[in-house]
Amino acid sequence: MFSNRTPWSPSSWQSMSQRQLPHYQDDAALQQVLARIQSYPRLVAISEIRRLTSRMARVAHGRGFILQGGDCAESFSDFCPKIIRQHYHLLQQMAAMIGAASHQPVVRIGRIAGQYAKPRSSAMECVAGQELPSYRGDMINGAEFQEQARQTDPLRMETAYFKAAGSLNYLRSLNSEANASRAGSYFTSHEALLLPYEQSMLEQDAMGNWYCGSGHFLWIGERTRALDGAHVEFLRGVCNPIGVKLGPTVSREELIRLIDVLNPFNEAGRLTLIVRNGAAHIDRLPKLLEAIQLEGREVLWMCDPMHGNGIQTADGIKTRDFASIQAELNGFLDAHRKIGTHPGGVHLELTGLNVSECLGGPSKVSEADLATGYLSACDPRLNPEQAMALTATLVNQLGLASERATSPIAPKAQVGLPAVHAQHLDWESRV
Ligand SMILES: O=C[C@H](O)[C@H](O)COP(=O)(O)O
Ligand SMILES: C=C(OP(=O)(O)O)C(=O)O
Repeated sequence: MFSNRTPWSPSSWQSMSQRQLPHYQDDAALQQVLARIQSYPRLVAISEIRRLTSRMARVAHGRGFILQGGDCAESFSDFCPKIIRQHYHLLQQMAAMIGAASHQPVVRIGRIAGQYAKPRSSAMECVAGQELPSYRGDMINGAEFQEQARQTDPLRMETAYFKAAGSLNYLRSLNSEANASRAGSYFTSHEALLLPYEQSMLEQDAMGNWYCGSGHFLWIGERTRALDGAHVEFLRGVCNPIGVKLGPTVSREELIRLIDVLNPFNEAGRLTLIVRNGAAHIDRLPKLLEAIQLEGREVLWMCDPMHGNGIQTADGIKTRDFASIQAELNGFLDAHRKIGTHPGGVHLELTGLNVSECLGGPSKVSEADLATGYLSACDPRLNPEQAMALTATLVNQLGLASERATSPIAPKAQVGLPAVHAQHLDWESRV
């Protein structure tokens, strides 16, 4: 079960095969920025990271649920109180509903305060005959389709650091306000894609263990989870709870090797497997669940029903159909029911803004609506109404809904905590 790799070091990823990492023209400028970031305070504390690991361990053992969500690509221009507050309140409402229905703790993890780097399918983007490098997230280059904006700029990493710090500060204040009525803990996460930045955020505890202080929970994407790759190498050495995205092509053998490397001591809470098969391939999940259960591996299973369900309209707009998202979530829950394993959480791209980026849902967002309410810099997000409707599906499907929690809370009425909150909070006060 144990991995027999060569010793890990903060820079050992640099000699592994590198995918999705940008090239910087001016290495001296890059090194200066990284040195400055390395000298700054870490964004999250080791004690907070450890607390999240222990909560995730409980969830892995069937006690609780993880609600992870936020933007596809967090943008520098969305760094404002209203957008952060609406994100926070949406997750709070969803968690309250799940917690009330399940009588289980719900751990909230925002895809925020660091979700600034994106893997892309293609290195170049072509618009009206002009080809430019693809947008890779605000900490790497700019979203505008202009030559200058699409150049990589290391200074963007420092901007990302400060915007993440400001977002975290505001999230902490929102959470401490909410905790006056006992909302529990809130954690942050992002894809650990831009490894030079992540390396500069490392910190050691008194026993010499390494933690990555850029966020509480970090994950490896579907495009960068190669066993011989730099991203797997980097994250295997940090003690944060980590996730790995799994698309429909992952084999049982490949997954077991990944678990060997990422969770060699078989610790609960350490590793989350985030399944993103797409509705059409979710039927492959039961075999995988069975195999990992038979092997006795301590993992937390989470469903990302977004990333395997991308489609494009005839006009080339990236979208997702709410019905496919719902179908994949249902398939995920069915698979766990069949095998007897615990469906530990959901991972969603969503926003507290009233966008129209995903099709369908209660308001039946149409292709024509995409032209008027599409703000995402990368992939389409659920709006609050769609997010709450999906939460209702989840609650009903878990078969845990109490009568008072079976219908979604209307998004407009979400400002205060719903009455159902008390049960959820009760657990948080005990941890
Ligand atoms: O969020 C996930 C990926 O970064 C995104 O789906 C990539 O999109 P692309 O296929 O348009 O590059
Ligand atoms: C890129 C992402 O997902 P995936 O790696 O599953 O495609 C993401 O969650 O932003």
